[in-house]
Amino acid sequence: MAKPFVFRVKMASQTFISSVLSSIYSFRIVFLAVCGIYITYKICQIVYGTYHVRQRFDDIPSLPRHWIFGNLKAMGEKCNPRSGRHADYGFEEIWHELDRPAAFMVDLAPVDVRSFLIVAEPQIAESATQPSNDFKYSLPKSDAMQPLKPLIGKESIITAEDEEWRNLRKRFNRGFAPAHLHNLSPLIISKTQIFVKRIQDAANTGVVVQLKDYAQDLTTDIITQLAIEKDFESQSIPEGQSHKSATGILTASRILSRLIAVAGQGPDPIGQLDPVKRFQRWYYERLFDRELYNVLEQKLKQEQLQPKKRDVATKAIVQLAIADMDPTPALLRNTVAQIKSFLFAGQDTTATMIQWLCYELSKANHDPRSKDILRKLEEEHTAVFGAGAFSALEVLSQPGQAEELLGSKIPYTTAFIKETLRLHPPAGTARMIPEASSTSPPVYADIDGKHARIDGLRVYNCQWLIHRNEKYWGPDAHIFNPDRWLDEEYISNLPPGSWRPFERGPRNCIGQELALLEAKVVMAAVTRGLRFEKVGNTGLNGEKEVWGVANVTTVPCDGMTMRFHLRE
Ligand code: HEM
Repeated sequence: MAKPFVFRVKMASQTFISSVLSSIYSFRIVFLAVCGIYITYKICQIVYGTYHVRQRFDDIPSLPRHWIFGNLKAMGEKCNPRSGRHADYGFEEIWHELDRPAAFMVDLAPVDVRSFLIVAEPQIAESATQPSNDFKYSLPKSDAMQPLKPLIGKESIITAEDEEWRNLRKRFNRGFAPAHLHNLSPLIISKTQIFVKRIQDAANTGVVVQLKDYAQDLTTDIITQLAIEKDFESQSIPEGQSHKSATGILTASRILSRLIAVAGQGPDPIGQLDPVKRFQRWYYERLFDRELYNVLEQKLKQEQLQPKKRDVATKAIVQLAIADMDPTPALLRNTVAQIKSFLFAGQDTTATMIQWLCYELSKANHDPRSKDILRKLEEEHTAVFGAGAFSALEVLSQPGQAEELLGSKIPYTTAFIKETLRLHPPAGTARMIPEASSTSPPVYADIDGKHARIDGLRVYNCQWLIHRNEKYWGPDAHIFNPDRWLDEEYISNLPPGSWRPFERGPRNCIGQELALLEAKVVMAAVTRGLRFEKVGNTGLNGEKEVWGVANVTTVPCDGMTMRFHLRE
């Protein structure tokens, strides 16, 4: 009896195994077929897209395009992210080779069938960023911003479109208005005092530092205090401790920015697939979000317990934006995305500006023209803030003084800041022109006398080229000259949008008043008491001058290595 039973079991298991194997086999066939269809579809899409790009855009200047590889070779040579310089330098070379057109195209097909229009003239840049009949709030942002999402949140004001963006902007505008920022200026001044103290200490020891570290700590402290009234003490906490420990929020923010594929550096498919990097991105994004969520929740609870404690004038930006709203989890999540966006958009950019301000001051050590500029700054500061080399912050701390003195009493300093942002713009914008369809008409631009069709392209307003375009700024466009800003006739002859470090139109920088306020306070604090000495990449004795590299925004290549000196 036992034998036939064993035999039956054997037969049954053999039948079972063979049916499993045959299902796996048929699944494999189906899977391979689906993959084959998908790959064929993708190849057809790329071939069609490449053909389409090659047929179109003939009216737009570009380097000679290879029939298969378009401008990929030239881009690889001039704008390779691994070349250690920002793509803007490559665009400048191409622009000169093409005899400085108003705009030119870089054809990246077949790697990317959406090619770029690189804009060198303000008129075309304006048409991308000002509202029009077809685009109520200007052209949509480019898809090149997508990799930034873990850093800025999925619902960020930076990437939101249409009414969703409009509502966010309306809610946050109030907190960034100049009058509100001036009420919060004591915070900026007290944080700048710490920044100056750190530089003084470094001057006393003679140590060489990366100014980037000090500037980033300062801007982090300012933006977190102003946005959520939370002091992360970035300038005081030593590396490796508290918020700067391995699991600290400041570390999470720094690591996340490093991990994010850089919009301006092109696609990084290997990095995208790397499981370790993916896990790190996931981990630090959670950590960052959770910390900010907790802080926000705490702040709202305090507010509910003591609603009348402070008047609106001194409220943090975020508290002002969600006052009178029901603090639902969805609102909190959305608000965390905006805080992340302010940290991302306001920290590196402003820190980079501070580094270039100090760099331009440092040139007074060897360049007679810069020495003269420094003398004018000193005279202005002595007239406005009194005689002491470090008197400015004390004067600005007096009630009402910051608004009055920084508003209109330091025109030369304001010109110095504007000139710094003209020659060293830290950030820009890339937009996308939808392909013409039944709902979206074709878009044209006037490029050097030709009415060229440009829909389907990404548009990059290249501030580097627009700000140095001799056609508008004159033959000395490459020279640092703050005096140009005080020449009213010269300025009134510039076409609208010639200076656009904060971009323009409805989607311009919400934090520009804050950035300019920070710049003025820093200039007032450091100009007379400190001397900056560039170490390495000085541009002297055959050395290359410090240049910009892409690191989400454009940052100085060496973190602005400097030594500081106390001035007599
Ligand atoms: C020197 C400093 C700064 C520069 C050069 C700068 C530059 C820019 C530029 C060029 C844009 C347009 C980006 C685009 O269209 O994709 C922008 C947008 C933005 N910036 Fe700034 N920024 C600076 C400081 C700040 C600060 C301090 C904050 C706030 C804390 C901030 C917050 C934002 C936000 C939220 C947007 C998106 C605005 C919107 O789409 O409505 N920025 N910034």
